[in-house]
Amino acid sequence: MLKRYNIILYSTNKIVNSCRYVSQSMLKSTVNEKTGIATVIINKPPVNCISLELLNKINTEINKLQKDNIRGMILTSVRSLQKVFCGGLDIKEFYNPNPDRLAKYLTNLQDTWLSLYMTSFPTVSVINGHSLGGGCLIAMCCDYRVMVGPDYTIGLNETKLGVVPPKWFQDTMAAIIGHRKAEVSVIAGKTYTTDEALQIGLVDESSPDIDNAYKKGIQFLNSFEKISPWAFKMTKNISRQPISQWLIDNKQKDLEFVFNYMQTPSVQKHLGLYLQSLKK
Ligand SMILES: CCCCCC/C=C\CC(=O)SCCNC(=O)CCNC(=O)[C@H](O)C(C)(C)COP(=O)(O)OP(=O)(O)OC[C@H]1O[C@@H](n2cnc3c(N)ncnc32)[C@H](O)[C@@H]1OP(=O)(O)O
Repeated sequence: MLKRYNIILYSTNKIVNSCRYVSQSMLKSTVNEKTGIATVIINKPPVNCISLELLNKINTEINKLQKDNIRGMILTSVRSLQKVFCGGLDIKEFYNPNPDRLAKYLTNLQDTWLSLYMTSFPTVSVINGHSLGGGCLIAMCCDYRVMVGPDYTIGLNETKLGVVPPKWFQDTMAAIIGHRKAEVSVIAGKTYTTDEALQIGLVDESSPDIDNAYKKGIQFLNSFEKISPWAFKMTKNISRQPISQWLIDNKQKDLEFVFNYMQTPSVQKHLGLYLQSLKK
């Protein structure tokens, strides 16, 4: 019988005393051989925003862990960033884009979402800082979220940039907090503090510090010790398949919609102003 492991997507640098260690720039991945738990740490200063290169690394690593039959995964962000889990998709990928690179970026984003959303092993995001736009999306892909607080924010804020969160972004949130709350949230580009996110169920637990948040993540993964990996995988698949199948069936249409609107003058103007406001 295959050994099964879990993943926590987490950002830190002193977590595991372990076995396999993959350190690529931008992404560190460690698998604790004793427990079979992987810790994946995003490490792209200053704010872990997701460029095409980082996107590729995340997708490659998840697919590798999938083949390794890990027991679970924690996804997090490097501690030295201190207050950011993930600043979202790299807006520079969308502003005055090279069309070939933009198409590649959008395709890779679809593929990475599918990989992370549909892992056959349990996943936890330890959200140790702000988590906005695409940062919120990757946290929401995990099976469980522990957010450090109280001063961080999380949410799908795309409309504030003048862009549209695709159906699968919105569906991912609706599956967690319900359709009505998700609709209100994405239309307004709303962001939530840790306490607010806990209250609406966008995160499952909060923690005043990272170590404690990580422990909670491990506890969640350990709760699957007596669950058959096959039963876990099949049940999760049934639960998430309707949302993922929509993207599989509509990949090209979804890509063309974003690819076209992203390059219109009015959207470009909005993005330019937003980037400018960040610099101030
Ligand atoms: C099929 C695909 C469909 C795509 C449709 C969806 C499109 C987009 C989804 C998104 O994810 S859009 C991005 C959403 N994220 C944000 O709005 C976060 C913006 N950033 C912040 O609010 C803050 O930076 C922060 C994360 C709270 C951190 O604040 P801090 O004070 O620590 O850092 P700053 O000084 O603000 O930033 C440092 C440096 O980083 C640049 N930067 C920040 N975020 C981004 C980003 N998302 N993309 C690119 N660059 C970013 C910021 O401009 C600063 O740059 P410099 O001034 O140092 O050059």
